[in-house]
Amino acid sequence: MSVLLAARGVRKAFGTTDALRGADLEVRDGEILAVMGPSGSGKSTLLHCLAGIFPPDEGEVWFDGNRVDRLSEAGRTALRRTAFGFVFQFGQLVPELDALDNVALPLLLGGVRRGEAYAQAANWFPRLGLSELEHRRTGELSGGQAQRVALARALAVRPKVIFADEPTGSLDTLTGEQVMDLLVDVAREEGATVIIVTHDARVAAYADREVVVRDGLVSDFRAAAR
Ligand SMILES: Nc1ncnc2c1ncn2[C@@H]1O[C@H](COP(=O)(O)OP(=O)(O)OP(=O)(O)O)[C@@H](O)[C@H]1O
Repeated sequence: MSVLLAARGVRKAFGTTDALRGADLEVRDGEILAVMGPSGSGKSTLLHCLAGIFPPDEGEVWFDGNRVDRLSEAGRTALRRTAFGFVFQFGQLVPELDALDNVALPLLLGGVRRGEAYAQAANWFPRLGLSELEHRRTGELSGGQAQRVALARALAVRPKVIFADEPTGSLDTLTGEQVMDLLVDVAREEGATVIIVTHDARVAAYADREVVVRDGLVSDFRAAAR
């Protein structure tokens, strides 16, 4: 498998805090990768640099043969809208909108026509076990349902990479497993690459490979148990 995404010597400081101190990472196309490590070690910062949410202070970020760190802010935004999907711990759905609106939103932002965006968004509902919930306000969904809507929203643009930061962190064990099963199954069907930041070894066990971030460095590579 070819390398799809890479960080090379990435440094990032917030004030006097060195969050990343020369992090190196390669992620292969289609791989499901877990990023583990202690609290404050730089996992989320690494994810944000890889996803072009902010540029590193130093070092290179590569996606699909191109330098992400050299893109303008507008270029990074366009990349995130077209090639990347995001799932966060608390779903971060728009509460004023219903579930279907939330899933259609990234498509609309990407310039897909309204009718087409809603048709594509609706296709995800049965696939993620969300039939009948299209018009539910997101505040009226259970935690697991909301996280599956967040997953549908991340998948809607058919991203090359899904970035998931503690995707089960707000869920109980069983619900978390259901969300992880869906995330991994659909990502494999879609051929998407997945990067999951997690503290939870049970979540990391879904990945093909684990890396550990310590003190701002990707310090340990281990093959996952399965
Ligand atoms: N926006 C920010 N402003 C200031 N400091 C920050 C910011 N983001 C991260 N940091 C600091 O950078 C370091 C790395 O943070 P980061 O969130 O990447 O760690 P993490 O490994 O994801 O932690 P956790 O597991 O607790 O979420 C920490 O010391 C953190 O306090």
